[in-house]
Amino acid sequence: MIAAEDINAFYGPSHILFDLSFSMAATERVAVVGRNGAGKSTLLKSLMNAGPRVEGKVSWQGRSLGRSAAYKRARLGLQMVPEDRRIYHHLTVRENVRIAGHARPSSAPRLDPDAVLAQFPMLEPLRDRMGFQLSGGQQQILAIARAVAAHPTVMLLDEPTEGVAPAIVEDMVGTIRDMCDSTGMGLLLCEQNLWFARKLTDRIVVMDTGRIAFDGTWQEFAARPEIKETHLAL
Ligand SMILES: Nc1ncnc2c1ncn2[C@@H]1O[C@H](COP(=O)(O)OP(=O)(O)OP(=O)(O)O)[C@@H](O)[C@H]1O
Repeated sequence: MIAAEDINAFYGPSHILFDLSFSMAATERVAVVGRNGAGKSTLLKSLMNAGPRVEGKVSWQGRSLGRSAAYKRARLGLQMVPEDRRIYHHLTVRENVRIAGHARPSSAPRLDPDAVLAQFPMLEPLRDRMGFQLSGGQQQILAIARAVAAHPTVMLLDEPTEGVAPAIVEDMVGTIRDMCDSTGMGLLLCEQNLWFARKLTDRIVVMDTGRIAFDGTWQEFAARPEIKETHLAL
């Protein structure tokens, strides 16, 4: 289980998350939705200690993470794929995946990069292509494949559909779902695309101005149309 208890997050003097509590089981699939600037990415980054200053307790598998650095959290099984898709542009697809394996927990076996790539039909034929030669959607999938190579227990995925063509977004649903099914990993997905989020998760957390406005199943969300009207309508 990953849990944040009453956390407050700040960028310099800007207070972004307010007394926020959130938890999910390591096998759950949860979507975090909300308008631009609601604090979705800041929640993910706060769980990873990857940017904002965080006050309050974040714990993983029942143990406080204290102020541990993001790379140490990755070695414990938490892998974030940030919005800006960090890949190595001057390495091939295969090399990108191979290098990412170094971030895996010490107890996890090294995964063969080709076996990782076999889970991503869109990338497999591109394994010898350089990062900079990929489209935005292909780069996004490569960023996800790199996270898989690090053997996560939970993947924190930040807006994977942003700037990606609709046909590729549809392909991504199957790819990410198969990946979660085959590895058993949990998924915490920040997303503006409700259709995509609904396809991949069982639970929805709605954020508004740094707070959680709703947390429940998609059925519960559908039964409360005012939540969407108040917190998600533009
Ligand atoms: N590095 C930063 N320094 C200062 N303020 C920041 C920084 N990153 C984000 N913010 C601010 O924090 C608030 C929450 O941003 P965040 O990126 O968490 O929102 P979001 O819900 O993920 O939005 P989006 O869907 O647009 O990515 C916004 O007001 C944003 O301007």
